[in-house]
Amino acid sequence: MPQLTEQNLLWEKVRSELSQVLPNDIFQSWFTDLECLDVNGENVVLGVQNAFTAYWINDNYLDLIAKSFQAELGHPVSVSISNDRAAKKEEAAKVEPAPTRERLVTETPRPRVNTAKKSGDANLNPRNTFENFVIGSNSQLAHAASIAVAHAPAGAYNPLFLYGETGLGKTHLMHAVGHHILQNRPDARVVYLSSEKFTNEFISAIQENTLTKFRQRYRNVDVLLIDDVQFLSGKERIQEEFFHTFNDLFESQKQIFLSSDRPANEIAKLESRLVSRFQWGLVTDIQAPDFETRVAILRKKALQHNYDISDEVVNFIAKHIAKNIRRLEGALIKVCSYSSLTNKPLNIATCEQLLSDVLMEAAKQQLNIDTIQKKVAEYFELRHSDMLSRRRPAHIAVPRQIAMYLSRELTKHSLQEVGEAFGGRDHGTVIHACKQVDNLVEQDDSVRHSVEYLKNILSK
Ligand SMILES: Nc1ncnc2c1ncn2[C@@H]1O[C@H](COP(=O)(O)OP(=O)(O)OP(=O)(O)O)[C@@H](O)[C@H]1O
Repeated sequence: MPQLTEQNLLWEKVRSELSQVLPNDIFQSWFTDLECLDVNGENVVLGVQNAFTAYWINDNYLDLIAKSFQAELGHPVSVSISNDRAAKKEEAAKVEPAPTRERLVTETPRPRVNTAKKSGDANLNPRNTFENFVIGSNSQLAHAASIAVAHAPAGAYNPLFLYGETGLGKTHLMHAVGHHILQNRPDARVVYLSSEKFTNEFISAIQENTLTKFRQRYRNVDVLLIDDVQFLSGKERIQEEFFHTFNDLFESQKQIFLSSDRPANEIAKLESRLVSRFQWGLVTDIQAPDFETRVAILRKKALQHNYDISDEVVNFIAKHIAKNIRRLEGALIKVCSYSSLTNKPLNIATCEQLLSDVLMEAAKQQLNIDTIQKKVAEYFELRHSDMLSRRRPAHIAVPRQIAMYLSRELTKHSLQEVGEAFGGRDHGTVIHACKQVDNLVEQDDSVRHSVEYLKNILSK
């Protein structure tokens, strides 16, 4: 079919252009399995193998891909990413359901580069080494504990339990420990996997009658690195299995290193015997890096990728993306890839434009309820205390509801947390407030105007 050939040819050209502007490891991780499903006038549909890749490409590389198509076609195009085929295949095979976008977002999206490049059976990303890890005051203890474990597996802290928010380097440190041990003892059996993968493999082992093999695999290792143990929450049979794996390893003096997005005792529906075992060794956390550490991380990454980037741009990114090193790195790659594709030097205006989504997301994370209450009170000429009080006259109640509504819209706080912050109200009150404001926004121009104005100034 000539049309198909044309489409394939076009796609090959675009791919080759992308391969030249993107670092090789990024290209290999995200673009090798990407297919061009349809080019129809100004609409291009690309297909990927799973929902996560769809999400990640959508979030980081869509502009770049669209620019490449535009360069070939001579007109702008709109690119969409579909994982329908993969999802259908998965459904047909009745495996685990493909993650939805919401699940991906809440389950802390992780670029698959962490596992795409394996170092032997251990499943370690070769870039996640101690040498590539920038130590800041946020990660000093976690780093020191990891070094101790790497130097004396099962002799220093066992287990080592590292917790912290997403994208702050937990996996990086686990892999670094694995690499270090393997360097000293190449025959050591080091295994890294997420608790989700452990779960899936356990389920397959039951289905395929291969439990003995599964147990041999995980109970005969020297070092077990298990990421994201919070996903064990509520899974009783997996917890039971993991409990025995843990005991076997611990009794044979093998190193266990666990990571989680929260302390063990805050993981809901985690058996208390596991909680207590997770706390037997050393528990340490990792925090968001300060500005200087963010700058140092960006410089190091720029050097690794061979990017020529000005201090001004590094400072801009470091200033605006504070809470997640993965996003920091994603932003760096995005602006540098764009600049190399278009051959234009980077300036702040271009960065603002390229990173608008990430900046908005970062602003959301930084904004807190207290600031929203103060701004809303100021706008309606009320006192901050009116936001917390139980007084009900409309000139106070409506602004208070607007502040609750904005707290839900612009921050990631739960209904309970928002309620708490407004003088200890319950989550039902917050739901009611949000509904009221939704209705008022539709029916009352002045409320709509106020809400839009406040949203605008608070998002800046
Ligand atoms: N201190 C650091 N120095 C250099 N790179 C870092 C540092 N911390 C994190 N990174 C990089 O940031 C990215 C995200 O880190 P990592 O995957 O280890 O996060 P995580 O805490 O395991 O996140 P999640 O909870 O989502 O699993 C990786 O590319 C990692 O190499």
